[in-house]
Amino acid sequence: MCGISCVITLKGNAPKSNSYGAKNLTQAYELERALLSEQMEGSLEAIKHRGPDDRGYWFSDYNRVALGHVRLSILDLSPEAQQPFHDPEDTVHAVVCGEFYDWEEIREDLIKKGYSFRSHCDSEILIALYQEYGMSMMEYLRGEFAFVLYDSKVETIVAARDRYGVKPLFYSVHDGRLFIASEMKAFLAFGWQPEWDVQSLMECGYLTDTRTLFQGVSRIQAGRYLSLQSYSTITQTEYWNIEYPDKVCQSLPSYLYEIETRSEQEMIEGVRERLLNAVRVRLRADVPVGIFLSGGLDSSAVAGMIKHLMVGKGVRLGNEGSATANINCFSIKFLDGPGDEFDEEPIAQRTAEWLGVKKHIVRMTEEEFVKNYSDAAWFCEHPLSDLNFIAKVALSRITRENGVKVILTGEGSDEQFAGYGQLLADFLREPDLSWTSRSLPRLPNDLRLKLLAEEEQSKGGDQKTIKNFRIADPPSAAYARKQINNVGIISMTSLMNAQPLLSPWAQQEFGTQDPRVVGVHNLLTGTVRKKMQLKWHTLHSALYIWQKFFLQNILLTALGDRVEMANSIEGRQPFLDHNLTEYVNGLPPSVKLRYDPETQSLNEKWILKEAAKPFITEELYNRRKHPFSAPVTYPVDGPLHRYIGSLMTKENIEQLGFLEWEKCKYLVEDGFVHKNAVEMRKLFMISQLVELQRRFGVKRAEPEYALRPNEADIQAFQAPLARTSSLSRL
Ligand SMILES: Nc1ncnc2c1ncn2[C@@H]1O[C@H](COP(=O)(O)OP(=O)(O)OP(=O)(O)O)[C@@H](O)[C@H]1O
Ligand SMILES: NC(=O)CC[C@H](N)C(=O)O
Repeated sequence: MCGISCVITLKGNAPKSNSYGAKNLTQAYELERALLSEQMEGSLEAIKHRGPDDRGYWFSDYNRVALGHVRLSILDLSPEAQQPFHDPEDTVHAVVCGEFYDWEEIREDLIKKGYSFRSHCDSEILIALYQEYGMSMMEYLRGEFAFVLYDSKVETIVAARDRYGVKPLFYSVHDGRLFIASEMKAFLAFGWQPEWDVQSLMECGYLTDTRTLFQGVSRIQAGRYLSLQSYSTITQTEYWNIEYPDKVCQSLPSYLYEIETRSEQEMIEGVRERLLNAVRVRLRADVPVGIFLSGGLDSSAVAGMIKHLMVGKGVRLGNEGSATANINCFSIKFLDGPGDEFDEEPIAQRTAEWLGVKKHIVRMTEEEFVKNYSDAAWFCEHPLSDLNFIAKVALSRITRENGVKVILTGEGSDEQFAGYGQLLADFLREPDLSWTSRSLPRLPNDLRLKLLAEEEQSKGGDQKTIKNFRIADPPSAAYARKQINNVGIISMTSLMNAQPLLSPWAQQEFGTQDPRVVGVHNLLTGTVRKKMQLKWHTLHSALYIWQKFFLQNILLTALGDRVEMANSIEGRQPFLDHNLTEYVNGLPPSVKLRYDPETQSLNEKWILKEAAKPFITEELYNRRKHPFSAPVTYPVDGPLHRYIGSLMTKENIEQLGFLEWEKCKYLVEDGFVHKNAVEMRKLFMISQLVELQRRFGVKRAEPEYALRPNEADIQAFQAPLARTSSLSRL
């Protein structure tokens, strides 16, 4: 994908005739332009990994708006497709990151309506679409994208992200200017000084709402666009959201609700057809396309479908000349870890052999983790309690080394089809009353309640793998749980909880909020909470939260865009195609988690397994999901122990400003020597914060009260005030 960096001078901040040491206003604008060019170059340089093929920027008259772009050329590699794009009258300008599918049909349609195009790049359709449909153009956009568009006639900036938030977009107001960019590091060249947002860190705001790790920097949320009107008013508008059908209440007369009438077979075919289409449109590129292949169902289904489309339907894969060309798959192999439970590579190998595709492996030794550790933190811009994201940085590197520029992944499937173990309890909380088909075995109510009780009791696993990671809710979470009809996801925010390690002042200022309560409050609007309480089945409510929280802010960032783009690889996610997801959202919960009367258990992602059956091995059809996780514990005196130990020093911890060294100093021993997985996860997080501090030059966090003026300053300040007020009394 590409990279975007834009700056808009807000109303009231235009240069004066003596700004920048100028003699007059004309010179002030000239000097400002020279400075802005230099800053823009620096900013684009910071995100050049997102677009190493081309670079361009455009400034409006009086430097009011600056749009910058680095390009990873995917469709139409000619200079004609260089960005920013402009309309023929030079009034609308845009920079785009990502892919718009169906672009050829849209382009044809727009040509018939009188628009012309200079390139054969999908991004170019944006301006014409905007001119034709205004903001309802969002309806026409299908794919993974982010863009900034400027309409000078109506003095409006629009900055939008795709429906699921695959492509990032951050913004910040600083010194009278609005910055918008694909990654926060792009702001540094404009003079932004990062400061920790400790509140956001402690409340996990950087994972649940619009906040980031840094004060004053926000994210545009998935399915929304930011507008800046008349260079002064910023608003965010939702253009799309996830919806689920009404769970039906059988106590109502049937004319008051809709009962599911489709057969299972119809639904299976419905999923298959839409997934095949979502994969097919994602194979179109003028560069080589490959797959990130794991040992799981999702990427294997994508790989199998690609093979089917190429061999069976003659569809071309990227710029491959023939439909029989090699399919390149890339897989991670974990080595030096405590065992096979994390390594899916042997299964991926069997899938690759079955499909007859070419497989490349990155071997994740401890040395490989250390080699990529600092860069991974820098690219991701937030810490993670698992090292799986570092493996993905290494994976994208070997992908690039093998000449592949675009990869398809299986990300987003678990959040549509119910792939996580934690979702079993949420499915069992309510009966699924939407279904009357005789072919579907209904889960008897007493068995449902028994299974639910068992699931609830299994809380508090060993926290070694994410698979088993569950935490009993403290009483403060009850309030949050009540508002979301008791679904369980918010406990996951505790994974990042570092409150017990705060220094006393930070504990006082930031250590009081329960991230679960804040998360529910900030993540979900009142309308959505009402739907969770009254309309949606509990499985669907949980899936909504997984998508808005875990998928958007962890999986698609630290395990998606950021780690792919670290090595200039474009990731495409067929499971996040809204034509598919809207269909899947409308299916009954019982076909996602299917009850098997023989084993008296639930089979996750059942409908997907059935839809993908012709394209996957029997092994995968019968396999339970294993979340993608790197080993958590590592040997004493090994490369990771030494490296993380070197980051976890008193000096580094104190430089962060908000953590207490005395509370942190045992973590290395607890994690590496005593193999405590919970402490190890904290260690990963904190050592990454240390890396971020260093690479971003983040200011040390200081207590609020230390910033207040001392007594002498206050008296000096009050003296003239006292005189004025006594005068005014006369
Ligand atoms: N070990 C791996 N090697 C290469 N890519 C991987 C690996 N693990 C995960 N991925 C990529 O990340 C995506 C998301 O991982 P995830 O575990 O959710 O899906 P999956 O492994 O394909 O299927 P399942 O959810 O059934 O395990 C995968 O579809 C794949 O594209
Ligand atoms: N890398 C991208 O974001 C690609 C943008 C656009 N689709 C192009 O091919 O240029």
